[in-house]
Amino acid sequence: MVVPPKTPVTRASSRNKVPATAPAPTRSRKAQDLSRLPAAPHKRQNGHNELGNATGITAATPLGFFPAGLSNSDAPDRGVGDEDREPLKAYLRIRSAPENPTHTPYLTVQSNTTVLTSPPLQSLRLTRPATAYTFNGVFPPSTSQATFFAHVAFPLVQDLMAGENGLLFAYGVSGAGKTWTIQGGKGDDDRGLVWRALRSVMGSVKGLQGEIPVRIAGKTVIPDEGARESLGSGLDSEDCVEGTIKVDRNYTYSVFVSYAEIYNEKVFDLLDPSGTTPSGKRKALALKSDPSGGGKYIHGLKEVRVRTTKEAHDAFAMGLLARQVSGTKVNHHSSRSHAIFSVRVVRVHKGRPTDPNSIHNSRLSIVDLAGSERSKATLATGDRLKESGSINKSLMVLGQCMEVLRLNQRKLALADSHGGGPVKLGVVPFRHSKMTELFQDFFIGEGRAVMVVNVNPYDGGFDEIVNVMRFSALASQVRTGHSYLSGLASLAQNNDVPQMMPEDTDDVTASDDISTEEGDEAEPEDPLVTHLFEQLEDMRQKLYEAEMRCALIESETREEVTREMEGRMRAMERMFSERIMFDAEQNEAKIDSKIDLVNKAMMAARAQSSNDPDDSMSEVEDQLTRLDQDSNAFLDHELQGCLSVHDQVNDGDSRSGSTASDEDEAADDPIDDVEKEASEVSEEWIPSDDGSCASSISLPARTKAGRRSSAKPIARSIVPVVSGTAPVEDLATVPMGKENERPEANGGIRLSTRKSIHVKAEPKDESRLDNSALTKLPNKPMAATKPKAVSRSWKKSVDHVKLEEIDATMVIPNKAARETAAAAAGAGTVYVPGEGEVDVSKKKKRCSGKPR
Ligand SMILES: Nc1ncnc2c1ncn2[C@@H]1O[C@H](COP(=O)(O)OP(=O)(O)OP(=O)(O)O)[C@@H](O)[C@H]1O
Repeated sequence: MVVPPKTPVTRASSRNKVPATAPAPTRSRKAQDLSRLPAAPHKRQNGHNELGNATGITAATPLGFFPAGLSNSDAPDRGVGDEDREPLKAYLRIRSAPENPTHTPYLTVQSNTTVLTSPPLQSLRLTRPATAYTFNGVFPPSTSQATFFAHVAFPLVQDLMAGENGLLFAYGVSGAGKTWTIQGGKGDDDRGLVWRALRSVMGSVKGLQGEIPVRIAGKTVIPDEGARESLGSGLDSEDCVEGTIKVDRNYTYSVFVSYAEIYNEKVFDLLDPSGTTPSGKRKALALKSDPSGGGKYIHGLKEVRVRTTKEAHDAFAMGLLARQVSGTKVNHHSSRSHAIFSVRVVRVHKGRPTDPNSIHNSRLSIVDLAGSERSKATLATGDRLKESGSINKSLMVLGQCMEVLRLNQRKLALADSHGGGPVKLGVVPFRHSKMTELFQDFFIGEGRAVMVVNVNPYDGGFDEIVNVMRFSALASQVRTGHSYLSGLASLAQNNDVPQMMPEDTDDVTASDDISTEEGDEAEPEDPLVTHLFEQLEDMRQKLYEAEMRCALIESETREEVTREMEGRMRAMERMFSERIMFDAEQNEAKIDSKIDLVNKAMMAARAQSSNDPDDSMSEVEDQLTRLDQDSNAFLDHELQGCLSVHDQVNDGDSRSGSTASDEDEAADDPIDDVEKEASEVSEEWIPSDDGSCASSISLPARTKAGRRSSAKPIARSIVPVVSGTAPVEDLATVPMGKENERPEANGGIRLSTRKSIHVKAEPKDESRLDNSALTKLPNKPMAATKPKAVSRSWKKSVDHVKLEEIDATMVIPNKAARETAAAAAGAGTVYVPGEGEVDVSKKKKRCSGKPR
């Protein structure tokens, strides 16, 4: 593929910076440093899409350090500021599935720019809906390395050849595929971005390489020929033309590569195996500031001049050997450092080799960030834990920088839209980590930055992936700018670019093709200041490590508490559903037993009425009382509120019964809802099959309990009341269902489908029957009976039978008791039940003072 180079443009931003850690004063716009420059409108280039950021984001980002409330609406106003700025580009690459995936993927590709995250069941985010995240490009697992390079990295290589700085970094949790993306595999098809970028660069300058009459200030560069030979055997045979860029042939080109790593917040040169201390430890390099106001550079980092693709690949391979890699639980080859591979291209106009303006310099850095990781998941201890802490810290600082940059840009955009004026901007904490310190130039607009977000949807850490998504949403709102280097004259203040040597200097060509020179003379150091700075850095590092530990502990505690709460909620849910089931079963059993009770009562009433009208009532009373007692004893055991006691008052004049007690009890007894709902109670006498005047029953057409479950209506207790002169009548309130609608099932008593019912036994003396006895029984107020008290009195054991005199009213619950009462006391006595018998003392109370 051949793409014409871009026309370089003048750098748009100034370099009058203040230290990033300086306090943030309120100042006028002109005095603000680059990190506080306004956001710029988005500029489409190379066919890249406009960036749409993640939507629906409401919570914190990695390790909980990013702010809430980030959404599309928070994006800076894109209509303000420098035309050359555009949001950082974010590309999502999804790792392929493992052979035996243990998790269902929770990431769905919706389009080539959008993915949907659906939380797995075990996630803490149970209540969180699926969230859509938008990227500049989404690359599914099937994406080949070549395709990925062509879409993501090749535009940066084009920029590089055109003289623009670029930064590409891969971000993601451990094991997500960052190293695979940057470095790739062994086969040619599996080669990663660095290999392909080098091949493209070297292919582009093939035949156009020349000598450069410059030295690189501030850098130690280039091993001699022997050292280059020691870089290793060739991994790639010949220069490849694939991805070659058409460059301006009026220039000669020189390509340099460097490879550094930031390990435990220390910078090491991966291309300098000899860089060791006397104790045998690797020598850490310092970051130094450009005295003329530029960014930071790695002091002492070697830049190796490479002339062929093979040499370039060899240099990269040699660096890989020196990189810190260890096995963790989630990745057997986990990168424990941030690796920065840089390609520098210097071009000199053939016709004006000594003209400073004819020399251009640009750099592309490709960074394989170490993966954020949970110590729990990686099971890291000792050194690994320390590495993990420092990795997470630097990623945390990266996120903080992105956030402050975004806010600053937003504030400035807002201020601009309101006509300018002083703006108080936040301090970007670049210096809190080596990585952000080194790349602050890119984040403040000194080059295009591209972020590759790697995810492994088959990993168990859904929450980590969501955090990565949030980070990318945040980072992609930061605007970065172009940094075309038009010539050395305009870059005199940039210590990071080649400097012209005096014309008479032999050093220009002292070496075969590359000079090696330290360039730090311009930066004299005060040992005390250096020491203080080191101490300051040390303390800062400790502070942030402590903060990070706190944050980790906090997030773990939150996680634990949430998990515990969820567990409790589930247990409660289970308990309640079991209880509901149990209640339903109990209700059903209760209803069944009541129905049986009523049926038996009906049968007994019929049988007795045909033989001995006098005794029939007593027998019915006995049976019903016994059955009712058994039934209620059972129910009372399980459901305290389900005890039902029906009261009945037989007034000689009015002959009215009451169902008030039933309705009162309904407040405690769920089954009594049936009767409670039965607001209208009617009675009517319906002749039974044998022609006698049988019980009058009106049924609930369809009761609430019946609707709730398959519960059947229940038969309530039957309590006979004998007034001094009144005939004995048995009344039973019986809410019934369809089962009782068949007369034959109820001892020949026809049951209507009306609401609640009252069963009335055949009166001893029909002549005494009057219509008033058939009228609806009046309801009694709640105060008349207290279900709990009744329940307790119901259970109370009584060890003797006692008759007491009351006002001419005798309450006799069964035949035997009645006989005893008649023999012993006569009228006006009260029967007190023995153990296991029905307590009718409350009826005594009601009857007392109410002579009938
Ligand atoms: N797209 C892919 N195709 C095939 N294999 C892949 C792909 N992505 C990742 N892998 C494999 O997954 C494993 C882990 O990937 P890799 O080492 O790149 O993860 P990482 O994100 O760099 O992790 P860490 O941050 O711990 O270094 C490696 O064995 C790698 O070969």
